Amino acid sequence: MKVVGLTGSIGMGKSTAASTFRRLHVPVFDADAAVHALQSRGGRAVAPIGAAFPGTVREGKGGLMVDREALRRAVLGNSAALTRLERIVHPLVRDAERRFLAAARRRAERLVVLDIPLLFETRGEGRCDCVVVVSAPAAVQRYRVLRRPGMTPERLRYILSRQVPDREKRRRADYVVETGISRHHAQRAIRALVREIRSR
Ligand SMILES: CC(C)(COP(=O)(O)OP(=O)(O)OC[C@H]1O[C@@H](n2cnc3c(N)ncnc32)[C@H](O)[C@@H]1O)[C@@H](O)C(=O)NCCC(=O)NCCS
Ligand SMILES: Nc1ncnc2c1ncn2[C@@H]1O[C@H](COP(=O)(O)OP(=O)(O)OP(=O)(O)O)[C@@H](O)[C@H]1O
Repeated sequence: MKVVGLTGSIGMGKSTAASTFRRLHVPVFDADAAVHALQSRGGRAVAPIGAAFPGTVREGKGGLMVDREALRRAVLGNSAALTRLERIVHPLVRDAERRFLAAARRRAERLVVLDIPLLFETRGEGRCDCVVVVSAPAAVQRYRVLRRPGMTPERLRYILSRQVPDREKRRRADYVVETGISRHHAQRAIRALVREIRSR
């Protein structure tokens, strides 16, 4: 089974690229979705986050859940706190990824994608046969991200300071998918890539 890592900085188009892979019947592990599940009702990260960051867990429908807004306020801009949160969350995401890979192997999949925003930051590329980086010019990225409700230039600057820079990601990639041209262009590039990887 070939394991393709999919990564890219904030707003570069990972989720959009992941949908294209799914449409081509490639199973995708979504690390962001795994974080959401871990922080939702019954999730394994709820209790340790509540203990480490008082006031960030609340009663939801049918159980305790992380209040992401409160957690964001507690960690964004505070590097020691964000590192503490990563130490709680990342090993649990890794567990979920292992289960995803084991299930894919049992189904004898030939190709899967790991969509991981912090792939290089967490040295995840070692677990992948090749790495695809989605990338667009910085001005396009900035425009996309600042359109999101609640996003500010300061938040964006802080998040970027915690991510491997785009130019280094491009350098370390096996394939770069340009997402600043058009959706159609990116979809075509991914289709060609899947064909190439499957034929190897
Ligand atoms: C801090 C939290 C609560 C903020 O949640 P919120 O819904 O406001 O933002 P969201 O998760 O959509 O992230 C917004 C952007 O920040 C980036 N980002 C998130 N966490 C990190 C991080 N630890 N380091 C660098 N960038 C990050 C994401 O890639 C995304 O582009 C949340 O991001 C979180 O729990 N982060 C820790 C877990 C983590 O490292 N996730 C990233 C990939 S697995
Ligand atoms: N190839 C593309 N052409 C045009 N617009 C795109 C393309 N890919 C993504 N976009 C747009 O860019 C924005 C960000 O895309 P997306 O949500 O996929 O990024 P992301 O990398 O998953 O973001 P994050 O790191 O914040 O999770 C969205 O508004 C999306 O519609």
